[in-house]
Amino acid sequence: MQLWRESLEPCLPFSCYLMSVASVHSDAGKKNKRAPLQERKMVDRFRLCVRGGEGGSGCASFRKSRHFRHGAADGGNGGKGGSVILECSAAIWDFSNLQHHVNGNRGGQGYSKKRVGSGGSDKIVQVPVGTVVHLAKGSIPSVKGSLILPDAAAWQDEETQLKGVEVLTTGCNKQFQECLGSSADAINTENTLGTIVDAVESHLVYDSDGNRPLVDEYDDNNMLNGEDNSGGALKLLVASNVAELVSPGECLVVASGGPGGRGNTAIARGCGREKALPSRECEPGQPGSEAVLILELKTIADVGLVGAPNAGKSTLLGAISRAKPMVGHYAFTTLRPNIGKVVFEDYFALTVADIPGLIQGAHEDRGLGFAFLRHIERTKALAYVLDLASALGDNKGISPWDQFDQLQYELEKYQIGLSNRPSLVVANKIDEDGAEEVLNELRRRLPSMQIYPVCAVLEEGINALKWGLRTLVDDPTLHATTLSQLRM
Ligand SMILES: Nc1nc2c(ncn2[C@@H]2O[C@H](COP(=O)(O)OP(=O)(O)OP(=O)(O)O)[C@@H](O)[C@H]2O)c(=O)[nH]1
Repeated sequence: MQLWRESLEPCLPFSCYLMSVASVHSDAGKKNKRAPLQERKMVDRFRLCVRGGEGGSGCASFRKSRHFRHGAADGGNGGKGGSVILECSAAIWDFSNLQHHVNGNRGGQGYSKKRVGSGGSDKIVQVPVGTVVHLAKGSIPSVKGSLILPDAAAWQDEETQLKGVEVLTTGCNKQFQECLGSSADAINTENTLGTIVDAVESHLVYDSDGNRPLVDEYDDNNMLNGEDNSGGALKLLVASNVAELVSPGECLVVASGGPGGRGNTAIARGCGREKALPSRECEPGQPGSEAVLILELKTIADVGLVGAPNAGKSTLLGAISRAKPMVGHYAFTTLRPNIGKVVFEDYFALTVADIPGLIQGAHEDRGLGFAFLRHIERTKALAYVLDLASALGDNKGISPWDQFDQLQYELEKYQIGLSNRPSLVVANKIDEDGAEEVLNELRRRLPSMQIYPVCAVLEEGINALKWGLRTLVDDPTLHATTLSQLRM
């Protein structure tokens, strides 16, 4: 290899030489290779520190002419610093490609002949659809693009800041709006670090269900689980759900650039004595705003698969879509949510989310699944995956109807009303001996539920299930159930 390279190097163009060197290096250092997509961990929580670019300094310059023998001020203002903008993109899957610190670019300085400095370029951070923004530190961000504020540059004037507060409050629930409304003065006059946290802290705010405080205590250690290792073991006070990015193209200005400093022309004009007394002073640019955000991904799938560990959810996802989640004969093979797309012949498509299995007491932090329920919070429908074989023969599991009860209980504990979402039951492992009888019993006990017997491994009953899911998503009212309806 060495000989070949040496003999080729002199006659290869430089770019080819670089490519050959790169390939040699990549072969040697296999550790640096990126893991294939299905093996990579999904990063669904991320701490992001953002800072707007500093404004450029103003310029002090004088133009001498026949009429202004002492020179007239002609220094231009500095340019505005660049902002940091979150952009919602359908091409991004999670936060694994983000950097923890993002700063807007500095504005250019002003020039003579009253020329204004160039504006610093904005930094666009692309985030996945379904990103929820929590504010750990900093001022409330403004909204841009497809939402209400037309122009990010308008951030600077006070009036727009006020609008920004109104816009954002519409995205929050009622109590949070009231809280912000009453604290709006504080937010606008003192647009500094910690303002929003102080504002929210002074009101004990709870969400519309009354059971989850909107100001959460985030333990940084929780965020260090493999994805975020930039901080210490601090307890952060977080203003929850400050904004949500739910459709591609939506933008949110999270840190605005500082205004540029005034040049001596503007300062002299300010005095109203430009000709008489040209100013020799100019101003430095202002720093941009800063914020520490916690980004949380709440996946927006059409259908959520819920089930006990080992019920066969991942196998099922692989059978109905082209997703390739990890499957194992042990509980908790699934450690992170998987998303699959079910495509029909007429190109109708629906997305299905598979989350780690839920066990009894999940709401008391047992198992893994409870932490991931936020990924099915926004699904239109649920599919309960029940294991028909879990209590058969020597298996020491629980019966499918008890699995169903447990799942509903845990869902209700997570969010009141979640278990009433349009749903169907997938009775998996119908291939096992004795599963038919269990299925009949299940049908008897859950008469109002649509039950689809399938064998996920052999892909039997999959087509009927796919159409069942489609009907559910197309017209959810068909199969909406309540807990009272379910019980015999
Ligand atoms: N006999 C039979 N076994 C199945 C079927 N579907 C899945 N399994 C097996 O059940 C075991 C668990 O399957 P998974 O798809 O990993 O189950 P899961 O619900 O995703 O499990 P967690 O990751 O723990 O949540 C694997 O050994 C599968 O081969 C089925 O239809 N019939």
